[in-house]
Amino acid sequence: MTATAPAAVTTRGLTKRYGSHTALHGIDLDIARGSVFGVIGPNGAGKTTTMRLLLDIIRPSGGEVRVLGEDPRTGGAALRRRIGYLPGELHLASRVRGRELLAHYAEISGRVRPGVVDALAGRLGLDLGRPVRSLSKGNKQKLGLIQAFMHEPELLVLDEPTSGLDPLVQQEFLAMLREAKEHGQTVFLSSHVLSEVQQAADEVAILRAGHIVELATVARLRETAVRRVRVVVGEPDAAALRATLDRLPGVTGVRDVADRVGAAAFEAQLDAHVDTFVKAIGLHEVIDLTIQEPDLEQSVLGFYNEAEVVR
Ligand SMILES: Nc1ncnc2c1ncn2[C@@H]1O[C@H](COP(=O)(O)OP(=O)(O)OP(=O)(O)O)[C@@H](O)[C@H]1O
Repeated sequence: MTATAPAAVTTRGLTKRYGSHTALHGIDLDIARGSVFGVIGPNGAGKTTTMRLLLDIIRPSGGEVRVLGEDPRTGGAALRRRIGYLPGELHLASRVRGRELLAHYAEISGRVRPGVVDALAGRLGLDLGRPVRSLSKGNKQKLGLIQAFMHEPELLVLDEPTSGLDPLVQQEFLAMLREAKEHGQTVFLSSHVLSEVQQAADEVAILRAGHIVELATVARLRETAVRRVRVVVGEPDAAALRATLDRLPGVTGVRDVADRVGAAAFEAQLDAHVDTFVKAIGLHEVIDLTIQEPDLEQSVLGFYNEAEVVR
């Protein structure tokens, strides 16, 4: 036995081709045990493909995968029981009631502690007595989440878990993620938008067209993200401030906005260079300064829109 447990998920050069189309171009991932790892990306980026490869629902065209130290191709039912999986598309057309369906899943996933299903249903606000085919999209999603969480697996693989959930239920789900992490479980989740993952994830991979275009901690994304700034100076200092803003690195879109009589205000976008900005602004007679919370969503859209990755 080694002193440290293996990473929850490791991939090296993971590649998936569908005919002539390459959905994943050799991605490398390391997801530490006990962490929450988010993968975000636009439609068709390869998020679902990555997750299905981890679950051995599909097989790689190349590269290596280890899940909880095992090869998913040979891990079989024993490995599967250590994982909770929420698929991106749930097909729940059955006449059976939620409780019966979960009992059926429990035969596959292994032991579920008494009370856990009811506790999860209570938290998410799901009536387990209704036939699953009569449930709304959001309520089906809750059922999917319960089946992923109920056996308290070592690894949770959640494909767009908040899809269809209202904001209150999303908050409850985020609390469930925090608790999972506190209990040492590992979470790998996907989303289209960062706002969902930034509250919960330690690390985020941005996937686009089968390539990881950015891999960073949420803290690091925040540091490099675009912020809106607003500076107000006395009228006599306006031209000098404008000249400073125009030459500062990381400052773009400077515009003159109306302010009270005798003062001039400028708004701009600032990326990363906060220290340089504050020091340069400090040379002027500043009446007011606002630096907004960074807009991570906008930064991520920048990654989505970057020129095609060439390999
Ligand atoms: N069974 C398949 N046969 C052929 N191509 C496929 C298949 N499954 C996925 N693809 C293609 O692989 C690429 C990645 O798809 P994938 O479903 O992994 O993306 P995604 O990031 O999960 O997207 P979304 O956000 O829309 O769910 C897409 O171009 C998709 O069309």
